[in-house]
Amino acid sequence: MANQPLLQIKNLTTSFRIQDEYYPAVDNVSLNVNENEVLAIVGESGCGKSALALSIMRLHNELNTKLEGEVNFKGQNLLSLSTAEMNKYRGKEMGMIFQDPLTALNPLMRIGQQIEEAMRNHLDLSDAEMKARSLELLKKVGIPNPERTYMQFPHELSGGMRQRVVIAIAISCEPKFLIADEPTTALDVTIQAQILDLMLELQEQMKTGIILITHDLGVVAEMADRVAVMYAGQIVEIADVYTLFRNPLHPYTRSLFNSIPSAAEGSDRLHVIQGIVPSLKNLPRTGCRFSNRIPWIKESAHESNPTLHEVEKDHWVRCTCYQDFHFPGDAEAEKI
Ligand SMILES: Nc1ncnc2c1ncn2[C@@H]1O[C@H](COP(=O)(O)OP(=O)(O)OP(=O)(O)O)[C@@H](O)[C@H]1O
Repeated sequence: MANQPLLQIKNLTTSFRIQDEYYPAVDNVSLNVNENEVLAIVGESGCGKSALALSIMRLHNELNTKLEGEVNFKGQNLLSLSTAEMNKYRGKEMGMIFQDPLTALNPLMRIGQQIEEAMRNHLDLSDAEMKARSLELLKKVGIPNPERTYMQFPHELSGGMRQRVVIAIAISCEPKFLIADEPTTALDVTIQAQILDLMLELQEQMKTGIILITHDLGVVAEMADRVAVMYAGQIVEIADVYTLFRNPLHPYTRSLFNSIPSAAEGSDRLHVIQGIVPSLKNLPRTGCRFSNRIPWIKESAHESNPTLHEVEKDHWVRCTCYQDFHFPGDAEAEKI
């Protein structure tokens, strides 16, 4: 169907069982990802980014996780599929790149075997065809000597090379959709840039829709078309990347921007975000979840049941508190 998003998440809630109760780590999240689009999801550790990614791929332990809502991929709700049906999507139409290439790779298997394993499950190719394709993939992700790497074990490669292999596996069946969860966090800075360039290049060629999870706003600026900011299991702001960088509005988004050295809001002061993301059991479930981290903002600025407001075209912000927000000690703002 024309104009249908590639991935459409509707009211997704992911709850984990702790003792006998379920607590939502992803709370009523709705998002779309289009073909050929990179949607970045940003937020501090513990905001629910990985829980969201794993829910899309149905990779949680289903015994202590409850998934509600819909994850529609090409019109099919993945949450209603059996595990066997879901396995037809995972690795074929949908790929995933994790933060740590070492945990994603099997230490006991040669690289070539690992690439071929994904293809064997999903593609009908002869052994010779699979080998040829593996070598081609290794070349495509910038491995200098594909024949040699094909025979090597993960521990024989550098971190950057291992992540290239993980990317080769993820794209081996030409997925329409990829989730990359902190794909460069474990790598050296120079290697990070190479891996990001590689991902963009492949995305350009394959027109893949990508969800990129990161806490790094530099990575967002380089890679994303749109950005969703997540706090305490909810989307608090979403906009295209230019709009978000030009006009960040939610206090949490502004705090994230203002806590990095190059983006202090018109001043040379850095703001450290007070407090920490509450643990899952202690998440506030009513009112503005960020309010206790900005206690200098008056209570009446917050909505009692914050919803997303479209403040300009396709730019959504949760709660009305953004209208009254200022950083502490910002005398001019306090006078207003
Ligand atoms: N399997 C689980 N059982 C119970 N609680 C969990 C489970 N997985 C995650 N959580 C909790 O859910 C919340 C969200 O975690 P999640 O890993 O999604 O955050 P994140 O934003 O991806 O952080 P990070 O960047 O550190 O991965 C956290 O409070 C975390 O402790």
